[in-house]
Amino acid sequence: MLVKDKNILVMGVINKRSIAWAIAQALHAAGANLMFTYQGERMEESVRELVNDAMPGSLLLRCDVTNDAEIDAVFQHLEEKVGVLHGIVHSIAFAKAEDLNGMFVETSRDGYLLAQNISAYSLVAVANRARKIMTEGGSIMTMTYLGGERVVENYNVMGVAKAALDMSMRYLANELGPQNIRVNAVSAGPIRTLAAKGVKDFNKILHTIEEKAPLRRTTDASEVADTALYLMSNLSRGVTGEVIHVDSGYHILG
Ligand SMILES: CCCCCCc1ccc(Oc2ccc(Oc3cccc(O)n3)cc2)c(O)c1
Repeated sequence: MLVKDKNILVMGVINKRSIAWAIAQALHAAGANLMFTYQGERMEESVRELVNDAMPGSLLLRCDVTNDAEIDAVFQHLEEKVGVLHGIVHSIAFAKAEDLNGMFVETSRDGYLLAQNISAYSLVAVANRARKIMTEGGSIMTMTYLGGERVVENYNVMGVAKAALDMSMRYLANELGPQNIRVNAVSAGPIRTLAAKGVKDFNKILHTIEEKAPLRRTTDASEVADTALYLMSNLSRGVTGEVIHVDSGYHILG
């Protein structure tokens, strides 16, 4: 039981295809005590159904990560309910559909800022509250993608947001390390999620990966979940400020 009795907050479950859901299932099987946040009313029913069925009794809290008061409320609630937090899985990102295809140069100011706000700043905002109740040390992980390290056609404004997320992760790792809080990222190969539907020509890159990736196959959410379990467990106690690629090795290709 790699994470037995660890209190871990999972942010970003939308449906059974969510990467956050695959991670939650792995953490639950390994003994974690899970709490969940969901974005807003629209998601509440589907997330509640999923969670209550597989992990009855788990705490479910609403959190729009662009709203500081809602983030404050989540962590006040957690402090009252569990007192101490041992881990956070951050699997939240958004960019406007029109900014996920076509010309990056035409990105609007508000589209650029929205992607940064939700996909990158939210990690900083969450870490700032979490550090106050991670009194026994802890592990924070976020989800990133290759398009934040180099140009991936159509990923556009989300790539710029992921670059900011990756660097934010490193600065957070540096500042929270003395408190024994580790901060890392998992860079997953493309996975068919609801979010992936928003990226133009998503299917094209899947074929390229099957032909070119060292393992000659695409990434499964369960592989990402196992790496998340490693990051949430003591096995990764010496690892912080790291991006772990779970992408069949695709990122090593020029
Ligand atoms: C051309 C790149 C193909 C591989 C993209 C892999 C990937 C798939 C999904 C990812 O997550 C999101 C999350 C939100 C997002 O914004 C969206 C999603 C759906 C609709 C919409 O209006 N925005 C776009 C991608 C992500 O960061 C990376």
